[in-house]
Amino acid sequence: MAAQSTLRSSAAEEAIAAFFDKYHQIIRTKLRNTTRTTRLLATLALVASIVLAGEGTRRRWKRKRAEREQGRKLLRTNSWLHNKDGSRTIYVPYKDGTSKVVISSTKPLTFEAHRRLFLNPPRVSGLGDHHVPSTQTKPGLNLAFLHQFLSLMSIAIPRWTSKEAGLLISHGAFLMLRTYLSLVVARLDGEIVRDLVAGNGKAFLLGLAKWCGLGGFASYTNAMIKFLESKVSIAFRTRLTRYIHDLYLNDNLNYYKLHNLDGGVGQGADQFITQDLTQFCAAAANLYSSLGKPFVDICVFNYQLYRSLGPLALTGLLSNYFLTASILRKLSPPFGKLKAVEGRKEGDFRSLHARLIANAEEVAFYGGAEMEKTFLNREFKSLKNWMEGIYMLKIRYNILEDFILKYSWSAYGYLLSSLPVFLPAWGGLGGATEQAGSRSGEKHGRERERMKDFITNKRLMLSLADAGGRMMYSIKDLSELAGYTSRVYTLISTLHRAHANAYYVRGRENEPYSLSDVQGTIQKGFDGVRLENVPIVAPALWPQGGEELIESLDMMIRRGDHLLISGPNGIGKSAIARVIAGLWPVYRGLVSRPKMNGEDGIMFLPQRPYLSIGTLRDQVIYPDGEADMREKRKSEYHLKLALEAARLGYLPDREGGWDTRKEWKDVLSGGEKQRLAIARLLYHEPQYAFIDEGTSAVSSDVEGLLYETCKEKGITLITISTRASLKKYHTYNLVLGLGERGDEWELQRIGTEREKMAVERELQDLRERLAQVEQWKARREKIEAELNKVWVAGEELSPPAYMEKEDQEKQLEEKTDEKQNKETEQEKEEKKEQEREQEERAVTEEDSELTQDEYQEARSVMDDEEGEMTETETGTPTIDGSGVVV
Ligand SMILES: Nc1ncnc2c1ncn2[C@@H]1O[C@H](COP(=O)(O)OP(=O)(O)OP(=O)(O)O)[C@@H](O)[C@H]1O
Repeated sequence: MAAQSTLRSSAAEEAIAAFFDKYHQIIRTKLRNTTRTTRLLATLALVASIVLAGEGTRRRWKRKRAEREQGRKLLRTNSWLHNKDGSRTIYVPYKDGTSKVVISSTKPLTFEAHRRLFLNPPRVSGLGDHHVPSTQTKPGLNLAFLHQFLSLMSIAIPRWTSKEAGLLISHGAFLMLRTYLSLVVARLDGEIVRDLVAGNGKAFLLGLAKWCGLGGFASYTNAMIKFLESKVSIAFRTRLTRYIHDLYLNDNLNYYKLHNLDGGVGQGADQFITQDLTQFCAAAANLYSSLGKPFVDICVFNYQLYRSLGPLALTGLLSNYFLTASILRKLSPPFGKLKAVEGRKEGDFRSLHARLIANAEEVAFYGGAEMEKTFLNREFKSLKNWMEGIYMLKIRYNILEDFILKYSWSAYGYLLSSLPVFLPAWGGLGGATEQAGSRSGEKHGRERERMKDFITNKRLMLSLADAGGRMMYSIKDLSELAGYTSRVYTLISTLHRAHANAYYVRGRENEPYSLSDVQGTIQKGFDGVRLENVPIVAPALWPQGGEELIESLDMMIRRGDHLLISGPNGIGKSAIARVIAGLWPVYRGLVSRPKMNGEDGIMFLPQRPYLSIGTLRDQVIYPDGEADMREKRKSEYHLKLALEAARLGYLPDREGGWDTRKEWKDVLSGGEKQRLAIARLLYHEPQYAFIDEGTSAVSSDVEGLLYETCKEKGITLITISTRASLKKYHTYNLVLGLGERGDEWELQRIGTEREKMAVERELQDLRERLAQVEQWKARREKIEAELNKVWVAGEELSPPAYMEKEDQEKQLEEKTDEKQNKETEQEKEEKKEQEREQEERAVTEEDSELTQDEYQEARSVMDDEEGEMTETETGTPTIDGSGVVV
């Protein structure tokens, strides 16, 4: 009986009651001993605090109302406010008002502080020195996992005063409350059974009422635990996602470098940022309840069992835990590694689908569905095989786990519960009761006691087994978490490495032109574009060395000098733009360029026109947003002007206004996309612009207009193109691919003496060919005249009689027409002759000053004429149309 009552009253409850009583007494005695003045002062203080609190609340409410009003106004016009510290304030609609949200970006100092954790992990963690774990690193329950997990947690919970810490503490409090409630429920359960057995109806009904009340509270606690767990998970995810985005998308172009230069995260960061991060956060938030709660349960229930079953049982219980844990750990498959590989395979499969969506039109033109299906099926098969392998491993593990946790533990529980019966000296309070019972010799009473004790102990054992089971199951969860942790840690480490350019590895030789061999300098803030002894190198993925395209390049473009970069395909024209834009490293030498990108700086129009998601307005102002546009005091009128200048003025009407949202890359034609890019350029009006094959799909008449407009706007153009016709819009020409090996280059000034001579030589050649064309023309007329006659046996045939009549009528008509037209035609002929003579005179006079433009035109006229003549001149003369062949 004593043992049962001991079990029923929990130690925690007693402690709480004692605590409450003690402080209740202290307060009562203190109040009784106070003087009148003290009481008066206390009352005054209370009144003052109430008044002050009320005033504070009123002010807060007023401020909130003003904020809401401001928010409403800003929401209508511009809801973006940039604060001094770089954070952004946005007002989002909330119920019937607005809610102010401040989004602060991660400070550079925070990145620097974290770099140590991600790039210099402690040696003991086994992650190596200056080494980012590759995707192949085996994740498992080891010190490396501990280091990685704690590093990520330092981002997810930045301060103990942060929201995440608050959520974790509340979550913990609710978990404790649930353990306490389990004990109260156990006690109440016992009381109800006791009252039922004793036939005490009133107490039984009261017990049931208590049971229902407690049930309601316990359900609320359980719901709160789940809610808080989800809140913790989403809070972790928000922190980590923002951190990763700040590191991924910044001026250092890490989003480009990660895939094109570093390669540390394999095919793409998307899978890491979306899926792996979500799973990591869910697993980390769940770990707290799946590991923390059973741990507390085990401690409390073990204590209870120790009291009722004695020290031997406790030793048995503890050794059972360690034994089970070590067996399961030894025999469990490497879930962490399996999960990490599964994540990678999922990512590969997903990226193939994303690729197909992005290139649907191209694939459809080629009819490449079958091929794409083969790729997709192959990738899916690999993923499926891997997952099937995991499921097979899980079967064996689940059998083992179930047998150990459910059946062997129950058997062990029976064994431990029998301790007070068979070994009363070792059986704790139960054993003591047993001994007392055997001394008194009351057999029936002892059996009843044994049954009651057994039932109570069994109940505790069950709870304990449940808690222990959950602990053991969480070993599996833990190793899966190790997999996700390793992937997220790899991503952040790689981002830190790219961000800090931390490619130098001590004790390792630098491969020439690898990322650890970058010795060049970029000077930003130069009014022009200058390259001094800069090798153009196509980089390879770290740690390999890149391939040299141009040994050393020197050039300088000042404001107003327009440069055309020409040369054969694949020689490195776009590569120059990549080096200047900072996408590719400057391995040696000096690159000087304007500081800003866009307005008042330099702008790059890439070879493949890019269209963002969003409205038509967003397409013209990209990379600005609407808020930036308003900030720059620009309106749709300016956008319309830009579009009109790019010969796209019809777009807003055709597409249904500036706010139309479409998949623009599919809606616009190739030439329209390029013209839209030019409209963007005209909208931003930078000082310098790199146009990489930006007008290759635009008709040549519009192309000229676009170039002239850009120049009129004061934009210094650096054009990358294979079209020689663009020469006339530029001052310099950088010709690549010269020399025998094609690795030489020359910077020529367009319109110099040398170039003039070359043009004159070609012009002379053309003149000679023009003379030939005149001869051919005369000959062609002769042939045609001959062919209009039909010859039989050497004599010309007279036409038949009916034709003669017709001919006579026709001749009569023609004669009258001729008479009328003769005079006007003669006049025209004379006029034409005069004009021709004038032109020829002008050509001879201006020969030496002939521009590239005229030269091109003359050349194309020649080519046309020549084409026509060659057709007629070669082979037997054939008159098309009439079908008469001689
Ligand atoms: N991201 C990259 N990583 C490594 N090498 C690259 C990369 N992009 C291009 N290259 C290589 O660099 C070389 C030069 O490429 P680039 O794009 O500069 O050629 P280009 O002269 O502009 O040719 P085109 O006239 O066809 O546009 C090519 O051989 C190409 O294969």
